[in-house]
Amino acid sequence: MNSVLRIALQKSGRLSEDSYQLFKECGIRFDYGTGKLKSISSNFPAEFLFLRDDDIPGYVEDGVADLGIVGENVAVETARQVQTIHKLGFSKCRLSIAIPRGTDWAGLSDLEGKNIATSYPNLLGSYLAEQGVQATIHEISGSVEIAPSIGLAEAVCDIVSSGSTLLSNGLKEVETIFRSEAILIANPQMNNERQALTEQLLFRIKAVQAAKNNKYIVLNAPNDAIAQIARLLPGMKAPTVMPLATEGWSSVHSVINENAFWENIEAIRAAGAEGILVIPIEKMIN
Ligand SMILES: Nc1ncnc2c1ncn2[C@@H]1O[C@H](COP(=O)(O)OP(=O)(O)OP(=O)(O)O)[C@@H](O)[C@H]1O
Ligand SMILES: O=P(O)(O)OC[C@H]1O[C@H](OP(=O)(O)OP(=O)(O)O)[C@H](O)[C@@H]1O
Ligand SMILES: [Mg+2]
Repeated sequence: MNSVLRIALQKSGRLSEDSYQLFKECGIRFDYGTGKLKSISSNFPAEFLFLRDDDIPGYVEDGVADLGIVGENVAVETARQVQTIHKLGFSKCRLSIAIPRGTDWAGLSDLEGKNIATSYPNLLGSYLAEQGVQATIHEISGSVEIAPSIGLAEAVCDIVSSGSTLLSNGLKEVETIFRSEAILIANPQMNNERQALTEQLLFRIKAVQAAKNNKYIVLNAPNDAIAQIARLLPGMKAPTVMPLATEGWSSVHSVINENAFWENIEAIRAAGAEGILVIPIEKMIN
């Protein structure tokens, strides 16, 4: 096999650090941040291209890159023929309509006949059409939140995460039109070799994600509580139960989903568990 996967990542921005970190956790090494716009991995058949995020869906559609990481918002806005193959769980944000804080808001019909500034004319246009609202969309490529204060528009439609950019520009969020996170997109016409490499990469990504969502749990319990605790901690197949040096006690080892841990911990303690340790997992393969 001598194919090399070409993977497009955002050069520098809200997706970059988490994208680089993901490949690091997948054990795929490459240099970045040196001003180079291309980098070959030293231990996986992949070449990385560092690009503006808006350009990534187009490169993936054209097959210049086989895979790319972008926000769902950009993938939908650019409407390119690419396949979403995995959600990555980072760069979570929403696309929202916001208006000056002092303005009353009775609902979307308040936007009728108004001007809305956005970098997402397609997403906003479809949303307004669905909702039956007629407004004028002004496309601008950045610093959208400034638009109302310079008289360019009465409202904006832009990315919101903490809400601090809206706050510092005197705006309030009134309607969320789209929720987004980083996704892995692929060229749908990849050859078999590249598809096989993509499968290998996905296998690693899923192992890293599963490890993040789960914890290794170790506890001590009296033997007569083991059956009940095992029901609360089924693990990947079944918990490991080992005798302690103290007569009548065992150590229980299992894997638990992070959310289930907080839901079940009181019941686990009430069943008699003591000395509970919760340990991060580095990789998890089912
Ligand atoms: N504040 C935020 N919190 C979380 N995710 C965000 C935030 N802002 C943007 N994103 C997500 O990250 C993506 C990239 O955002 P960024 O602001 O880096 O884009 P950009 O300025 O267009 O970058 P580029 O220079 O590559 O064109 C967005 O499309 C969105 O999916
Ligand atoms: O709700 P918040 O947490 O304030 O985040 C929202 C802001 O983050 C993004 O911009 P970014 O800071 O990435 O700068 P950019 O406009 O240069 O892309 C986005 O365009 C918003 O302006
Ligand atoms: Mg961009």
